[in-house]
Amino acid sequence: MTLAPSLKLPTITAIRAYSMGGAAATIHGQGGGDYHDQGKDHWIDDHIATPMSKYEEYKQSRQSFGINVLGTLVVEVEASDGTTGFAVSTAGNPGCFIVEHHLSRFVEGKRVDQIKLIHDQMLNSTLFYSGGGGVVINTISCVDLALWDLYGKVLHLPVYKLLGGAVRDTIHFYATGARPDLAQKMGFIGGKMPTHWGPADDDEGIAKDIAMLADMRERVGDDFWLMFDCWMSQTVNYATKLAHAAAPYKLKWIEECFPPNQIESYRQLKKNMPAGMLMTTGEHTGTIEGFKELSDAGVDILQPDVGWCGGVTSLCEIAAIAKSRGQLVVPHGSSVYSHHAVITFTNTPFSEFLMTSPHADSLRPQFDPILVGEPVPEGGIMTAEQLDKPGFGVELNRDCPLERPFRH
Ligand SMILES: C[C@H](O)[C@H](O)[C@@H](O)[C@@H](O)C(=O)O
Ligand SMILES: [Mg+2]
Repeated sequence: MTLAPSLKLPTITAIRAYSMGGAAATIHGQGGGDYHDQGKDHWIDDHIATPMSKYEEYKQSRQSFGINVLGTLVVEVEASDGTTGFAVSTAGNPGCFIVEHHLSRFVEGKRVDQIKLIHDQMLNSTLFYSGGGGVVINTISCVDLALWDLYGKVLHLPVYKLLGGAVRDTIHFYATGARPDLAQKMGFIGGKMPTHWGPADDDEGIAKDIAMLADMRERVGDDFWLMFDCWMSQTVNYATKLAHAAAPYKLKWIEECFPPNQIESYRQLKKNMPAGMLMTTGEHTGTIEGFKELSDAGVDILQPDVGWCGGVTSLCEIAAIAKSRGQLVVPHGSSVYSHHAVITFTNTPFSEFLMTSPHADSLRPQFDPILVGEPVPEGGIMTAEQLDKPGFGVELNRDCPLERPFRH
């Protein structure tokens, strides 16, 4: 049976890569796809514990050691019928180079529906230098997201309908930020706080983060979820002690205690930690093989970032790994790019909203200002209806200081 003429799909005629912020830019602190690239006096850069915290000079600010060095990558793809799609992620100028001088050959000339073929060619052709994660996978993810956006805009359908449709009418959110008490008032189901101390501070550090947890528990009462985000900063011994000290304050989960490849540390912490407390991680893991290893280690909630794990195409595969073991997949905050996926997953009962307002006291869209029409949860909830626009339902803010450093 041949396709009806109306279903003769266009081909991709061009792919372009832009950057904003990052070390190579003249304008910084704009936010955008690299949401750590914020201005001064922002909770997201205030003495948060990291693997660099053992160095006094890098303890106060993550920007001081370069968390925002890459900047935003914007990938734009254009079809032969004139439709364009785009997406953003964290990869900046390095990502622009990879798109323009390497990945473009797998994209231009293909039909807009050949997303999985392009995805496989991008993953396999970069294996010799990707190391299975980091800026290369972030870049591949951004191309994959742009392709799904284009496909939806060509068919005039939201991405979640291309993925098989919603399994629930709403998405409930927890909030990540310095003020879970304010998040509670905004209607969120929980608040995830960054830890501020680590192994270099030993028991004194544990006492300080537990004091923060105890104060917040006092403010929010017993039923509101409270979680720690440890951003790869700990050792098994420190994480074990912190988890047990946090149990009396009903810490719901302890997140990303170790670097992504320390699978054995996650396996050991799972054995050591208090029964009932959840162990979560995944935002810095870039391959489905890596997520299978974390799943094997007993991680309760896998937390891929759809802009850093291979895009929607990989996120769906990761969700299946978790589902096969009765585990949850709750993507790291990535705005519309994860909303459209999670509303189609039966093992994603809630999702993350990352507060990018400087004092975590107002609802600023996560990738502000680069996405026009980026929705935020209302009362801690987002409806499928809010997603009912073609593609991911957002447009590129061309007033942002975008640069195109390379051309193929
Ligand atoms: C708040 C955390 O330190 C990170 O900045 C955040 O991006 C990530 O870990 C998260 O889970 O939201
Ligand atoms: Mg995290």
